[in-house]
Amino acid sequence: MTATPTVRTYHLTKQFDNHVAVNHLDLQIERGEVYGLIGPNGAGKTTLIRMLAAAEEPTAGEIYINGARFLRGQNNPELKRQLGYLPDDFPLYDDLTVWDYLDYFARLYFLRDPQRSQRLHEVIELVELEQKKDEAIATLSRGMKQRLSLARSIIHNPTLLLLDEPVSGLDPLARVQVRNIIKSLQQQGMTILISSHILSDLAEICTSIGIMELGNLVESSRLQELYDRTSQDQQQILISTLGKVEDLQAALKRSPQIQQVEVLTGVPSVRVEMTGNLEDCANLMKLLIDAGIPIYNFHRTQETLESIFIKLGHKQTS
Ligand SMILES: Nc1ncnc2c1ncn2[C@@H]1O[C@H](COP(=O)(O)OP(=O)(O)OP(=O)(O)O)[C@@H](O)[C@H]1O
Repeated sequence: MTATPTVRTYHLTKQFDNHVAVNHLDLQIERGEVYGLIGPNGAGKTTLIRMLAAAEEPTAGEIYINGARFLRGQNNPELKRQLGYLPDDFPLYDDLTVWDYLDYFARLYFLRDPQRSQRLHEVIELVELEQKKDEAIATLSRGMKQRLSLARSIIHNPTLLLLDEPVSGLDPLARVQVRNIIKSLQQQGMTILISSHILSDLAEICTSIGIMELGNLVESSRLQELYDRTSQDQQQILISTLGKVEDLQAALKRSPQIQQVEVLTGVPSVRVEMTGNLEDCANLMKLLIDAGIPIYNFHRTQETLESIFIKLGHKQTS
């Protein structure tokens, strides 16, 4: 028996006046996944996330969270209890301390002491704000504020966490911190949907990727499957030699599958683009060794998520 997906939507649709923002969307997110949602501005990502978070009423279609259906026009308190939602513009109350802010939200979820204090300590530790817990929110950096917002959205230990552009506007170090928190939450068993325009971040943390265009979900795959699909007949290899790079280049010319050779500066290395599968990679390595090239590095590199999307014919996302 297969496990019930954490998220399942059928023909989910949102229309604003004459504009269809989300169009008959069938989405499935399995338990424990980190699902990255990407797409150009206006593709409908925020509208989709808001519907999943019960912040926006669908025009048509159905949403199931852990197998239970969202009932239209009703409060759905049990379902909402399972959701954590971080919108891209949630207000923080500058005068409150970190602790009081989180305590306020924990009370809204009816958490009682001693569990409430214990949970506050847990999330404050997770988002690395122990040193700031008695400081006013106004004194926090942007990255700290975002970590605090993240803590607020998981205070009730939801099974599904919805993150709308959680790293936008953060510097690289702050983004790493948010990524690490997301990884920890996944390890704890949380299912996470995250929208972002920063594909390199998504490539680091996501297990699956969905692409939206004009309200439609045009792609929804496991990340590894995307990598495999796009690299089936196209390989990129980094090769370094102890000898002369010219000899390496000459040997590479003997393979008709080589499409492009880029000589890298510094150490004698080249980046090779070739057609073929993994067997062809192995054959190329043999060809070079038989030609007497002293290779000390032969590394097949993974494509970036960005280049995969371009290959798949989707528009650049930012
Ligand atoms: N409340 C609203 N009223 C009318 N139109 C809306 C409303 N909310 C969103 N839209 C429209 O729906 C479409 C989808 O918007 P949405 O914010 O969901 O896209 P997005 O993919 O999240 O974009 P971005 O990457 O810029 O955040 C857009 O054309 C937008 O103008």
